[in-house]
Amino acid sequence: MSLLELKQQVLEANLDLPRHGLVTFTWGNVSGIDRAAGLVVIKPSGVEYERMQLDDMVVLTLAGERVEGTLRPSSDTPTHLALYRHYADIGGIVHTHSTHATSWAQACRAIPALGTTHADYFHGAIPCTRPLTPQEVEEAYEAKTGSVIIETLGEIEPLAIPGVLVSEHAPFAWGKDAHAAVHNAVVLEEVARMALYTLMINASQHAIPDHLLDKHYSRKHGKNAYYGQTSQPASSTPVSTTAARRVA
Ligand SMILES: O=C(CO)[C@@H](O)[C@H](O)COP(=O)(O)O
Repeated sequence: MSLLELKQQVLEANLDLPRHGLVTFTWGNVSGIDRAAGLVVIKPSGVEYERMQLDDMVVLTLAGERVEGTLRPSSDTPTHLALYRHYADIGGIVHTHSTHATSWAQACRAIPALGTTHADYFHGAIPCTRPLTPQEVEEAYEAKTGSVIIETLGEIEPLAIPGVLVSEHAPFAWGKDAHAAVHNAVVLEEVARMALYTLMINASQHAIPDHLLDKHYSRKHGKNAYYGQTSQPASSTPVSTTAARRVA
């Protein structure tokens, strides 16, 4: 993909945020990365989506040096860069303040896998980070937000749990590219809403058993994933729940 194509993809992904009802005003941002070129494209800070143009996209190195663009990059850029530097499989990142996922983040509660909708995309609970210390907030809030996400996820396969709740703040989601990251952000908000309603109906509802979690996750993401395939897979290889469970 050329840099121009990446800028177009990131612009479109940012414009999808209001289309999917994930943002109020400018409360969100999407970035993408060209790993071969070592370049990250991210939306400009504080620009209304309806005014956003291709030339507004800001191009940076993984170290955060500006390569292209005159506007200030998103205020959450250091968080995006920290995740790209640590996880080689992440190709796109989304941050929003979508209502239900943000409510779980403000309550500092992980979202349990209460059903198969969740299991189709997240191979376990969606974790919530610990609160940042006053010193972390003071010194380098956005960069430390990246560090605490990495601390929470550890060395799991990040695309197996493509999202996290930053406590006292809001969600981040990611994927193999910017569009996949937006898709996962939409699902994160949807399962956050479903989980809230589920626990309002039955406060003692528990997470689904591992065999159901593995079955549903593997149908979409296992070695022989079924969805979108032209022929019946020979067999679906269950994906171990061990790593995914560790972040709960
Ligand atoms: O988390 C926040 C503010 O708390 C940010 O997500 C802003 O709401 C969006 O900032 P920009 O990307 O426009 O700088």
